[in-house]
Amino acid sequence: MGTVVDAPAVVTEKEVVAENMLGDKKVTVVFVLGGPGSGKGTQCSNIVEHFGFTHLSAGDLLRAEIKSGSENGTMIENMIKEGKIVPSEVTIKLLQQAMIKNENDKFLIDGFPRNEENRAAFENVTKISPAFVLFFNCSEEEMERRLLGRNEGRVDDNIETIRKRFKVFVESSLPVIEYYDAKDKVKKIDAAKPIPEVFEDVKAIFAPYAKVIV
Ligand SMILES: Nc1ncnc2c1ncn2[C@@H]1O[C@H](COP(=O)(O)OP(=O)(O)OP(=O)(O)O)[C@@H](O)[C@H]1O
Ligand SMILES: Nc1ccn([C@@H]2O[C@H](COP(=O)(O)O)[C@@H](O)[C@H]2O)c(=O)n1
Repeated sequence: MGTVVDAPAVVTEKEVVAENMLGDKKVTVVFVLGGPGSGKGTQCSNIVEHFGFTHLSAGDLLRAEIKSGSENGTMIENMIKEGKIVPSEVTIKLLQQAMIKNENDKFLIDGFPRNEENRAAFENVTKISPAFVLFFNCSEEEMERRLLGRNEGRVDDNIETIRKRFKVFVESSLPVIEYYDAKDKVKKIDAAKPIPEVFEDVKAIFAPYAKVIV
């Protein structure tokens, strides 16, 4: 891939200004991307605690949809077991509903957009573009080790599905990161380091948001 800027690449004051509308609310959206097991969810929890964002994980929303007994549940479950990307209309509807329901105006959207279809459809439907994209970079070897040790009972944390998820990440998700990189919107983090060290780099990027929390 191209020349993604390494952390700590701080967010400028201009980037902090929310320019997207969601109904009558101005919102700031940060996409959080990275391979499966790169530590997106772990660091999103830290960002929520320190910088007042709301964390919306596309994967969690899809898993909740399965549990709710929705008509799409079986289709979503089969896609997740195969490591495939669920059609954008389903995921975008869940993300939109979650953002509208929430009073916050700052959202971390974790694990989305996962492919070009996700990206283009989200932009077309919501007219929202991200302030920036936080990209957790980690080797497959390390991500595999983490996923096999996660122990949360996920149907996709088995070696067969993990390998499929890695393939989808390289073939479909990395091009999305390259798309935003070409727009200078990617903040790349070395996610192979221990959790507290990764968060030090994340903090440097989010520092300007500390000033705008009221
Ligand atoms: N920097 C780190 N070093 C070691 N282990 C980590 C690190 N970050 C996260 N982990 C652990 O790795 C596992 C995967 O982390 P996490 O769920 O945050 O990844 P993710 O990118 O959100 O994964 P997925 O895309 O599959 O949901 C968890 O068990 C977590 O505790
Ligand atoms: N935009 C997305 C995000 C996720 N999925 C499906 O969910 C699985 C798990 O996602 P995590 O982010 O929790 O790892 C993923 O492998 C996909 O099957 C999706 O379809 N679209």
